[in-house]
Amino acid sequence: MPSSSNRPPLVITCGEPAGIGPEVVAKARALIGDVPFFALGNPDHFAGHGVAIRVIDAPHQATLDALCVLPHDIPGPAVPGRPDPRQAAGVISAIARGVDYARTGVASGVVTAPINKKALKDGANFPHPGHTEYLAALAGDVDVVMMLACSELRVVPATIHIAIDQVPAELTPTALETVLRVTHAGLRRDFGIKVPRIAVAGLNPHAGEGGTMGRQEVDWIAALVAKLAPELGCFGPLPADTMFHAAARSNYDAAVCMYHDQALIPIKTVDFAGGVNVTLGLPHIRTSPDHGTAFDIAGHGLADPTSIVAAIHMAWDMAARRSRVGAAAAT
Ligand SMILES: NC(=O)C1=CN([C@@H]2O[C@H](COP(=O)(O)OP(=O)(O)OC[C@H]3O[C@@H](n4cnc5c(N)ncnc54)[C@H](O)[C@@H]3O)[C@@H](O)[C@H]2O)C=CC1
Ligand SMILES: NCC(=O)COP(=O)(O)O
Repeated sequence: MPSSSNRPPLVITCGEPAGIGPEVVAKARALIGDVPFFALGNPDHFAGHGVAIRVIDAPHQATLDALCVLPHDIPGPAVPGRPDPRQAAGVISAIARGVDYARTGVASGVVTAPINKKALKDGANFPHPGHTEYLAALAGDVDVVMMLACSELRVVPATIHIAIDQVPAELTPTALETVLRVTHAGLRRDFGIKVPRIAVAGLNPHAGEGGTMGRQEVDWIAALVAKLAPELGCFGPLPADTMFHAAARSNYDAAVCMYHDQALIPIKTVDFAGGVNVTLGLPHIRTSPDHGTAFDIAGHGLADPTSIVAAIHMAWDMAARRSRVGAAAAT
């Protein structure tokens, strides 16, 4: 069955074959009736989940009634929980190929199934700590932001995949200003929020408690947030421990946090199943489920596809929004 939409399909990169990525991609096809997409990978890796697989030769052949897979060279079987180093290069190049489709308009956006960072480093010396940094490099070292979003909360870690003892050094006024600007632009462009409200977390307990528990807040974070407030709608720094309960969440559209776990713990607690990871600042759309490769359950048929289903819907909605705005601008 062809899609009724004029927009090109989404491309889904296979991620780590030994993880739950191929399983949730296949399950997503069975659950999503209205969004055209195709997977890039080894067709054999997607089999066994009760979903018909159709091997296609070109992206435009993607249909809704089967999981369409455009073959990508990732040799050997997928052995659950046991990444094969020979597959790492193909997993990486599939991401670059998917991005190329999205950038050239062959695909409406790219949805990435989870990679195992260590497997890619071990197998192909992957130099990036995650998709986000790799996608920024593929786009020409643009400034990107990792956002995780669910219906109740959006969070942005200002520093991403770095050790906790590196956070204070990486968290500079320039870096935080860039994160706030990219977040503000992304909320407007991709979430349709005309006047975003951005809460900024402190770095230290109690947002530093007036400099008695850390000085970054009094030395520069408060001044930077105040300076940017009229333009970006930001406020803070707020004590991180009290900014994520339901009443507090109603005051903002996104929370910019200072480090990975400060941002990701609340959202994965509020909605682990439905959270979506979206990269803001790229020239193309990219979303991903919020979970990883889950080697502990791979191959058992237990993987919940809710997050990748949400990621596919979010990418498709963003593509629709961008094409509506583009069409309106052209008239
Ligand atoms: N976008 C990406 O490529 C991401 C990749 N990762 C990578 O995944 C690997 C494993 O990371 P972990 O921290 O163990 O997180 P994880 O999300 O893979 O697993 C954490 C726990 O949640 C469970 N779980 C995860 N997804 C599930 C699903 N869809 N249905 C049911 N249960 C699910 C797992 O079984 C496990 O017990 C790491 O290499 C990490 O870097 C992690 C997050 C995102
Ligand atoms: N914890 C989030 C995560 O690891 C996802 O990172 P990325 O691969 O999307 O950069």
